[in-house]
Amino acid sequence: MTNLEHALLARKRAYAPYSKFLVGASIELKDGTHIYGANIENGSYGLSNCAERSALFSLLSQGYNKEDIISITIVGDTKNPISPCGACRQVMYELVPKNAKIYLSNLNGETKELTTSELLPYGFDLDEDSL
Ligand SMILES: O=c1ccn([C@H]2C[C@H](O)[C@@H](CO)O2)c(=O)[nH]1
Ligand SMILES: [Zn+2]
Repeated sequence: MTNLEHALLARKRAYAPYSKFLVGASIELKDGTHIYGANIENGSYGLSNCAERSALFSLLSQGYNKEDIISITIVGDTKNPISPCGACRQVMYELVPKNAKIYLSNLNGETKELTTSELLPYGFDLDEDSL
């Protein structure tokens, strides 16, 4: 199964009764594992969590880290490949290695391949810009 197929399975787990916009993400790991994330919304809208952040928080919660990542695929029902929000770009910038591929997809299978720095030029990095 491709990582996009895994992301489509993750998307089925989305809880998005407010926006009705379902998003799935899957992180492909070197050991063959796929870590899923889906967007989880809340009636207090600002508490909602995006699919890619859910997947990355799950990755760390399950004892993995950025060095285990090969790629991430994010998929939603968009005309063009899905575009992650600013918050997720910053979280990916910190938790995904510079050389890992991020695949943005839609339900037609159209895909864009980017890195974290391409998604977030001049991103904030505590390791580089120490306080
Ligand atoms: O890359 C994206 C873009 C949007 N969303 C979610 C947030 C919210 O639940 C819904 C509508 O913005 O889609 C994601 O999970 N990932
Ligand atoms: Zn987001």
